[in-house]
Amino acid sequence: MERLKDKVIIITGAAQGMGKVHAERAIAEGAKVVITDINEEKGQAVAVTLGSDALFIKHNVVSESDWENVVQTTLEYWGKIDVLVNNAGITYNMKIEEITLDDYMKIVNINQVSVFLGIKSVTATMKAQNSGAIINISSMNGLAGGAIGYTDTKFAVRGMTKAAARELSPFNITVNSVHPGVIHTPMLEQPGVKEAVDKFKQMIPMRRVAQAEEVSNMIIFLASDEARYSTGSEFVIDGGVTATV
Ligand SMILES: NC(=O)C1=CN([C@@H]2O[C@H](COP(=O)(O)OP(=O)(O)OC[C@H]3O[C@@H](n4cnc5c(N)ncnc54)[C@H](O)[C@@H]3O)[C@@H](O)[C@H]2O)C=CC1
Ligand SMILES: CC(=O)C(C)=O
Repeated sequence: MERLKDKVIIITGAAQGMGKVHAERAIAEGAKVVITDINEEKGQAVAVTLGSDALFIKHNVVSESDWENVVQTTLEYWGKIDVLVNNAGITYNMKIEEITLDDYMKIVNINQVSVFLGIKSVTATMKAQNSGAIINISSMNGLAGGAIGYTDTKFAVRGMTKAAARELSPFNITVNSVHPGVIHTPMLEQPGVKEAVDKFKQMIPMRRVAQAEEVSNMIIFLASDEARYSTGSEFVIDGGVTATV
């Protein structure tokens, strides 16, 4: 199937984890993919594996000038931007009394301000095209409380999605949020996070962690024309977690 034939897709944080798998799936569906990440070595290696339909651009998602470079380079290379997946993110599992303001501002910048910058950076291009899809990766923690800091940013992504969807709908640009539950990626292998996830697993109604491919299925749908009338909506892939609270 070529559900994304000739679409140009930017995916942030695609050097590993879910972003990498979304890039693989998008190419299999006929897309041209711009992989961005702060980790140049891993990002380049992924692009090499994916071949000529992939382009890697080094990108710190909190930098406005890096965003300008991503948009400019994508337009020079492939002439348009059909889809932006705001996927890059970090997590912590710290208590309120231990998280510092620096920690807090770091997660706000990487998980939340980056999504604002991403939306802002592609808007002029998508408006001129009179088409586009922006997919913002939130979390089940954008629907129900988890760790301080992380939860805050993922609720913000959900709110920002709705505001942008309202403003951009007249230009045929959709903006949606995706809310994964516990997904097997390197993010969850960090000390502190791993232990919390191990404890949490038994509370998942489906009694298992998901694979990244299960989230990619949703990304492919939202990136495709099949989803053209969905905007400002929340797409949940969490094995039933938020259905139980
Ligand atoms: N793994 C999980 O269970 C869940 C993850 N999510 C969200 O899904 C998204 C992807 O997560 P995973 O694939 O699990 O994470 P991951 O840690 O495996 O990959 C994240 C990627 O983002 C990149 N990144 C980090 N800071 C960056 C920056 N400043 N600029 C550019 N790139 C940067 C990293 O280098 C890495 O390649 C994140 O937004 C995360 O919050 C949401 C729900 C569940
Ligand atoms: C990292 C994350 O969003 C989880 C496990 O919900």
